[in-house]
Amino acid sequence: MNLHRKPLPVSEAVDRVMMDKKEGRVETVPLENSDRRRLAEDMIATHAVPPFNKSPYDGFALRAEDTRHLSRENPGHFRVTETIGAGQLASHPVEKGEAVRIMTGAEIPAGADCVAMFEICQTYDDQGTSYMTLKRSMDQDQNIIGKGSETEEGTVLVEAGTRINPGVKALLATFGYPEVKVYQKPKIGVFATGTELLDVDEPLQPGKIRNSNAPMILSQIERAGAEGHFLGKLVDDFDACFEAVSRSLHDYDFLITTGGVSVGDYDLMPDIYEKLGARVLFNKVAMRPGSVTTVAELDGQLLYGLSGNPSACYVGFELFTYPIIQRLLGNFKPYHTRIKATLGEDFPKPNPFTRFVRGKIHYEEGRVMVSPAGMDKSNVVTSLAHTDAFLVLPGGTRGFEKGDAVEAILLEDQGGQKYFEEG
Ligand SMILES: Nc1nc2c(c(=O)[nH]1)N[C@H]1C(S)=C(S)[C@@H](COP(=O)(O)OP(=O)(O)OC[C@H]3O[C@@H](n4cnc5c(N)ncnc54)[C@H](O)[C@@H]3O)O[C@H]1N2
Ligand code: MOO
Ligand SMILES: [Mg+2]
Repeated sequence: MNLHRKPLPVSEAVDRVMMDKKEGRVETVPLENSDRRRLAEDMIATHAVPPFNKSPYDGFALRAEDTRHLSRENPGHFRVTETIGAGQLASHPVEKGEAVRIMTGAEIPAGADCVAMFEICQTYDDQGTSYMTLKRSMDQDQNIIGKGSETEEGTVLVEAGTRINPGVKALLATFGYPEVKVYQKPKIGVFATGTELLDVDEPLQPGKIRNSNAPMILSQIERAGAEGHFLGKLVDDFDACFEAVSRSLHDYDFLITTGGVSVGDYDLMPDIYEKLGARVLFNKVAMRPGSVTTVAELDGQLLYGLSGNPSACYVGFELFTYPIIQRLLGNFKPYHTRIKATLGEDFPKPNPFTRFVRGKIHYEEGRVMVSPAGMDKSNVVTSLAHTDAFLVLPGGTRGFEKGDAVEAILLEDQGGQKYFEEG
């Protein structure tokens, strides 16, 4: 067992993971199942919007020319030739002295070049013919939504890599995409190692704890937009762990194990990487928690050895697994958004290494505040339930006070950023 590991700066460890050259795969999914997926191609307007000149109001379509000089004292009388609702077309062009009763969304009839709202018109019948009276002049194009006034055919509206949200879905429907090309969700296998682990539905037993890391990681995978597969718990037995890991390795884009990466007698992952012939990218990172996070590579496959300690495991995933998932999803901003925030509580502990305190964002008089989400220990699970950010405290600092300017990494923000430390 090598007890002397060289800690790598966090950003360097992130870079090593992101050297992985795997490309995202593309698949076609029905529009209705496309929420939160990422577009694999730019979305281009397949036609102008609106595709025809249309009325924004319920009213009368007529010729502006016929309304010139109209006033309260000099009203104009127009023969109403027909009525058209949205989806209906006028049967003939509007001629001099005529008006078409038109509803919101209907195509402007040929000949007409303005719409007068019902509210400014009076109507009457005379010998079986309908008329409309108008007491003011109208401008050409007044109350007409012009063809292509929103967007022209061929415009790139949403770039590949964008996450599909309700608005993107509206566009896909507008432009006639019953199916959409999206990036496939990376498939990630998850093992939980540790003889002490019980299943969620088992009663507690002396010396044992329930496996909380696997459900947590699967949920982190889901939140990141990928597909997690729980491959089971493994007792701390070298042959069993080696066999399970080597068997599953090639069925997934990445394999995550939790536990067994430190220097204990039953921390088997380092020896498993060695026997597999995997290249260890790093096995110690200058950070807290998650310093023991290990990533190895075998035949172009990344093996994540996340810590067994729940908080360390959580942090290791968000720093090193999340961005590579985003890359495979075509997200051109693969890193979590990092912002400047105000510390909401004193944090007196010194920070020999960069500390990623599990934090919670709130807003106070327009300021973004971040406070620790609970106990700040690697082995703690309870604070994770309140975590939506990491408070980043640089290595070599000490004694942060309420009100200090700090950085926060947002875990639930969809914006993202291109570079790890941009912010
Ligand atoms: N002599 C040293 N001891 C330790 C060091 C060190 O540098 N020298 N590093 C410490 C740090 S830092 C961490 S973090 C932990 C990492 O431990 P491992 O990744 O090897 O994980 P385990 O030993 O398997 O378990 C640690 C802890 O986590 C619990 N655990 C494990 N799996 C789960 C799970 N699926 N769900 C919930 N909890 C889990 C386990 O029971 C242990 O309590 O090592 C320190 N030691
Ligand atoms: O890897 Mo440990 O999480 O620094 O506590
Ligand atoms: Mg251990």
